Amino acid sequence: MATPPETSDANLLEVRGLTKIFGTLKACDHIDLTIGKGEIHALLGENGAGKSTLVKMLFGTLEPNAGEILWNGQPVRISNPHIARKLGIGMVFQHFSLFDALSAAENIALSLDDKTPISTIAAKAKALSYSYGLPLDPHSLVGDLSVGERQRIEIIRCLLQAPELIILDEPTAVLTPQEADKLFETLERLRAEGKSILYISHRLEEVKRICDRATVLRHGKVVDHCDPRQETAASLARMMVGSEVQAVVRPPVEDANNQAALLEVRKLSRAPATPFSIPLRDISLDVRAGEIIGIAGVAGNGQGEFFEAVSGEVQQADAGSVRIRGKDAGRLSITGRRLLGAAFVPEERLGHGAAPRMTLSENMLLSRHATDRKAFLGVAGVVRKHAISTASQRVIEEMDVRKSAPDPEAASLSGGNLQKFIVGRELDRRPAVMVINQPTWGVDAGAAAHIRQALIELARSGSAVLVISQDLDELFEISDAIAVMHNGMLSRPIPIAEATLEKIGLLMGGAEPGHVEHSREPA
Ligand SMILES: Nc1ncnc2c1ncn2[C@@H]1O[C@H](COP(=O)(O)OP(=O)(O)OP(=O)(O)O)[C@@H](O)[C@H]1O
Repeated sequence: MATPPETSDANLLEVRGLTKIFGTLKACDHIDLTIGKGEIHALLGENGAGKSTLVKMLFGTLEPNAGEILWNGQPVRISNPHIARKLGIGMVFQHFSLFDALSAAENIALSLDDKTPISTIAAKAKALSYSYGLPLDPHSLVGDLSVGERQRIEIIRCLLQAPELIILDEPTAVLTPQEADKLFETLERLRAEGKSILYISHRLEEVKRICDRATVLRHGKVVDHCDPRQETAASLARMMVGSEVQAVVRPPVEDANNQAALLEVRKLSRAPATPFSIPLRDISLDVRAGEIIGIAGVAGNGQGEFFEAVSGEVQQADAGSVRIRGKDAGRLSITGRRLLGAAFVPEERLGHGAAPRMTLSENMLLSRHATDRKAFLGVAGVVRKHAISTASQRVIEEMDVRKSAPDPEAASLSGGNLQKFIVGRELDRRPAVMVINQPTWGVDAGAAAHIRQALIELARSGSAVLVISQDLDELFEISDAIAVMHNGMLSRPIPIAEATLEKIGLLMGGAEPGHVEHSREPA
């Protein structure tokens, strides 16, 4: 049953009737919310429920259409992030705003308002990062860091400004279990220091673990409040989605040993492109028709480099190091590999997965113009708008993408909805080979189940599916075998019936692959 929000002097922040309208869509519809001092408050809701819109209004990057915000009991107008920071509100965004070509310290310096020398900022950032258990080398170049490490910079940047309220949007989506544990320790320490935290997450177990209260949004409205510790992950999911979330079903692979390997990786090695990147060391792997192979690993062990090499973002000298449907593909570009029947979904959805300022239809054309040339381009290359918008609409319906206009810009979609669109756009081609990095990053429980089920169905219809994920629960749920990447090496895949968390954990920690029995040889 819903507990009404409390109003007391202990409230740091109080929000009354906050409303934000985009076109005809009420993204936030008369939201009431209170956050106490020293409280970790969860903001829950399915993709597109209005969570990011609400916190953007609290951080001054969006102006509300109606409603008021009280800070320490006083009405305030937060018209830009500078004012938010001065009040004591810090934010760690879901999409990072870091410059690749600059160091961690230089990125931090850019957001600070004073003229502190960079060496002082670097020293402060380093000291703070170690004291909060989130070690960071301030001189490392952002472009060379894993997503998890980049997030650490965002968190340290926020903490350096000594905020009273810290807003975290999906902070653990890209972290390993160990990194997430570290973050939880940091948050608990901040709470003990009397700081307040507004915590957005789709991972309900962690919400139960660290949050004191939760407010649940659906279609822009507050639909429930609860103490997450008194709930189960299933009951929280039900509050968010409004119905039961379907369990994922993984039927057995038929005649597994006689299926053709549609994706073959042969002795793939790659020198590190920069002093910070991970070399790939003699990786061999087969993914057969009908199956899903999962790749587990602690972030930054070469998964990104492996994805680049397999997808053609980076080409190899040895054409036979990557073979797609029996054809040498190592020297082909992404488009060349797509034309062989492969599809690739990268980890970073804005920029890599989709062009932010283009509409969904334009993004559809951009990524599929070569593979769907006949359907999308008429004679003399004239764009067939109707065919493209039909395909785009099909994906939107199939993946239940929620949006505020018929064909909006990619950047206007909520994070999870954009992920649903990108995955759906590739699934819609029915590719023979699908390689996907972090398939459900930022996606709500219901949509994650939908994506996982769709990947299983794609595999069982005869495709080879390779999933790189930091979510071990996800890998155990969908994979037929799991291989582990450590320090640029890939273990042999362990069939799921023999895989245990302990075995996978040992390999993730660097145990000799030979010590794990029953693993599968490439053909
Ligand atoms: N700048 C914008 N222009 C138009 N529509 C927008 C804009 N920003 C958000 N929206 C729409 O507002 C709705 C709420 O989006 P919001 O990002 O707040 O959702 P969310 O709950 O944070 O979702 P997620 O869990 O996927 O991050 C969505 O339908 C989204 O498409």
